[in-house]
Amino acid sequence: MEDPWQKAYDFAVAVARKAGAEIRKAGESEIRVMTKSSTVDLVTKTDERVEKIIIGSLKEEFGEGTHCFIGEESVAKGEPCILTDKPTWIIDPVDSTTNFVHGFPFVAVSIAFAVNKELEFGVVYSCLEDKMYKAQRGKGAFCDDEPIQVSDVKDINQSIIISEHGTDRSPEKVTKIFSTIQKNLCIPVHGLRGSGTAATNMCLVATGAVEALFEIGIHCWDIAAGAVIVKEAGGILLDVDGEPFDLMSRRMISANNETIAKRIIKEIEIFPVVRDDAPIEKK
Ligand SMILES: O=P([O-])([O-])O[C@@H]1[C@@H](O)[C@H](O)[C@@H](O)[C@H](O)[C@@H]1O
Ligand SMILES: [Mg+2]
Repeated sequence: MEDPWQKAYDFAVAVARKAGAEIRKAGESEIRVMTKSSTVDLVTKTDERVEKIIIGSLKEEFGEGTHCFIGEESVAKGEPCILTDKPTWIIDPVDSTTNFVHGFPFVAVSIAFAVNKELEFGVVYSCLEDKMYKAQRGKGAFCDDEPIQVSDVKDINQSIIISEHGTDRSPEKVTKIFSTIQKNLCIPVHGLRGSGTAATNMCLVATGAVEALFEIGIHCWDIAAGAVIVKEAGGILLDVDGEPFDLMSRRMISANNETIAKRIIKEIEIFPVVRDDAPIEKK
């Protein structure tokens, strides 16, 4: 049977490529940096422009009324961040903006699509490396059209794991983040890494370059596309307390298997974050 979302998927891949070209071009000129939730939560005109290009193209192709959109910069400007049963696009135009601003060579366009709250496909275009990661539910995961697979390591002592530091620099949270990192490092694991972008980090789990990634404080647009790619590459997603993964909770561990995930979870010091779909007055 033909996939009802095939056309949307192919279109998403093309739009991600076009958006990535815009980001590469914008990186050649001077970048004016603005801030959002904190002085280290950066945004640029490129984030806003690229999001407009992506959402504009999708609206033109699929109609405004039937499809919904959750985009990082639209939400920052007050648009709702609620996942309903309607076909919904979840977009991070520039992940990570910090890397983009500093010329650190990992910047991704992340586009996911959900229907009935289930993720149907995800596209992550790592535009400075020119790598296209993509996956449709039930059809495997690919990088530049080559199938990708998570690693088969089951022994945590043989693993590399990723954790990022987020953009909340309150001392209590930073203390918990570093305590978690220290405890995981001392398991011991072979190493800790991080590309600075959650979307790309998830693709590194999917290719087997690392065994796991965890972060508290990420947003749905950072991880929605990567979630499909990790799952389709044979990996798993969980909440950081071992409960089922919840896209809107801002807490996520993705790993090659449950043994690795559960071992890391034992060391995670959880701190509270406000859900992506919380009412605006709570944010
Ligand atoms: O804001 P942005 O640069 O698109 O996305 C970033 C993520 O990819 C990164 O993993 C996380 O640590 C940051 O807090 C931020 O959410
Ligand atoms: Mg992001």
